[in-house]
Amino acid sequence: MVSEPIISFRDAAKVFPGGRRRPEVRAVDGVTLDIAAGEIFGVIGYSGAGKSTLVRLINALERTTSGAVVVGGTDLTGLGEARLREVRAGIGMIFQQFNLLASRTVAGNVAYPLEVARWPRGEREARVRELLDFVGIADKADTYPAQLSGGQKQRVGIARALATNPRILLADEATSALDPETTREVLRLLQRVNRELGITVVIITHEMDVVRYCCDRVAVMEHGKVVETGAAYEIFSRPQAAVTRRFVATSLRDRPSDETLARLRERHPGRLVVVGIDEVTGSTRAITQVLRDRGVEPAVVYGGITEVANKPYGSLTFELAGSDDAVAAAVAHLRAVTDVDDLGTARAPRTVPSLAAGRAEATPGRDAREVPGTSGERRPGGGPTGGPTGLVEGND
Ligand SMILES: Nc1ncnc2c1ncn2[C@@H]1O[C@H](COP(=O)(O)OP(=O)(O)OP(=O)(O)O)[C@@H](O)[C@H]1O
Repeated sequence: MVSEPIISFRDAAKVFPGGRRRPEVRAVDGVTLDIAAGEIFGVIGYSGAGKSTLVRLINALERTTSGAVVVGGTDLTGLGEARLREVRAGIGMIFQQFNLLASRTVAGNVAYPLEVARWPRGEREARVRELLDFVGIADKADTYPAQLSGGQKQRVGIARALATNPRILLADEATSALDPETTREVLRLLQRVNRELGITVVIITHEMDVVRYCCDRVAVMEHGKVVETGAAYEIFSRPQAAVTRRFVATSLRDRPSDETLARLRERHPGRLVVVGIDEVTGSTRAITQVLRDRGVEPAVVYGGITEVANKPYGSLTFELAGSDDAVAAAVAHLRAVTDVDDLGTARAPRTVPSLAAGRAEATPGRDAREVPGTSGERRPGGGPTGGPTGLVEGND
């Protein structure tokens, strides 16, 4: 942890009581977690995992049924409304559906929390101008929300959430209603909020791309529990829980799905191996050199390398040509430096049970490329190209 936690969950639980027809729900179930001041922290999980409830415990929109939540050194347990209002004043929130006031202009929406906090008119107007400038929609001050795009609406939401200078910004699925390009713009803005204003940002999402793009650390939730926590890069490169593996697979799409593998085997009946690429293994050049030095000729047939937390990460599927002994020796050598999954050949396929959960969810997408052609064929300029960050490297 780089700095003091600004938010601490200590065995925190939130149980919604059952009724005559419905069972009780343990929406948050014994969560212990620290969020450091100044970080962008992601909370990821499938629908119903308890993410929203967890985050609503931070600004006491929900109260714990047991355990504690401590925000900025203040234990929220048993705090009265007046003190809670003070804590809430230091926390801004943005939402998937933006929650703007339709009857107010953009400037009016941003001014609203300042009116509630009784800022004098002059200061209010100056603050609204400053905020609209910061989020890049100063020219829309007199426009009504209905005339704005989704991305612009979320910018207004962010400006409004920042109005009273909070130390924490909670973003509840803030980009889920936006297209990928607009999502990136909004995430870039949240990064500026974090870096330029020093605000701790907590992002709830069900999209691993959001974590990949901008979170420093992440907690993975399932059935009300945090099943895994770590730096974004660690979570991607060494996912432990099955649910985390599924999320990683859907984001990177670098490994062939079962269907893709079946097609690959038709075109590439030889030995297929999936080789992990990360900061340690470095470049594909080093990997291909290891193989060639042992008399094995590799051809990239599938894969993708992208950036996670500004570091290279992904995998490449190679078809290896060479004698059985040479291939076995080369694969053993690679295994010493990176993850290698040996998929066998078309005639003698092997399954990799430890990765089945991840692969089952993986679908070919923009991060992965099937490389056309037969074994040994190369694309002009090297291996597969593209990937969202353009980081895919040549294989020679
Ligand atoms: N006020 C409530 N009363 C009863 N049950 C609730 C209440 N709020 C949430 N729940 C239940 O708690 C569980 C967790 O819900 P929560 O909204 O926190 O999950 P989530 O991970 O944010 O999912 P989503 O992304 O779908 O909102 C769900 O089973 C939900 O039905």
